[in-house]
Amino acid sequence: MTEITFYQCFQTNILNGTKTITIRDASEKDFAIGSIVDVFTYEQHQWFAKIKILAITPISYHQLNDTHASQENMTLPELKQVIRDIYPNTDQLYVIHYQLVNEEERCRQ
Ligand SMILES: CC(=O)Nc1ccn([C@H]2C[C@H](O)[C@@H](CO)O2)c(=O)n1
Repeated sequence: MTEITFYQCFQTNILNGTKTITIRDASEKDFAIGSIVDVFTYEQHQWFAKIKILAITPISYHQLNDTHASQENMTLPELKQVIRDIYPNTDQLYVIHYQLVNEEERCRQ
């Protein structure tokens, strides 16, 4: 997997570094650790960043906590609502930890 999409409303937080995880279902759990992935908006498929995949850890919906919320730059109730809106029937989820790749780091690849 070499690309990932995010809803446009999260673009600013990804680019300013306040959102450092994303929580996805099994269909998006197979990124290689250490790989650099192109990031597009979900709505327009517009490229806006590269991220490096740092870790992917399984988690159930009920294990989501304040640390995850803070890493998403949300409150826990907001995060749980977002997850339920996107994945209404899924309990098994995956936390994808990533870091934004800057120009310099890209040139070293
Ligand atoms: C297609 C699809 O599912 N796209 C997604 C899924 C999740 N996100 C965001 C929403 C939250 O901030 C976290 C947790 O899932 O990731 C997204 O932007 N796009």
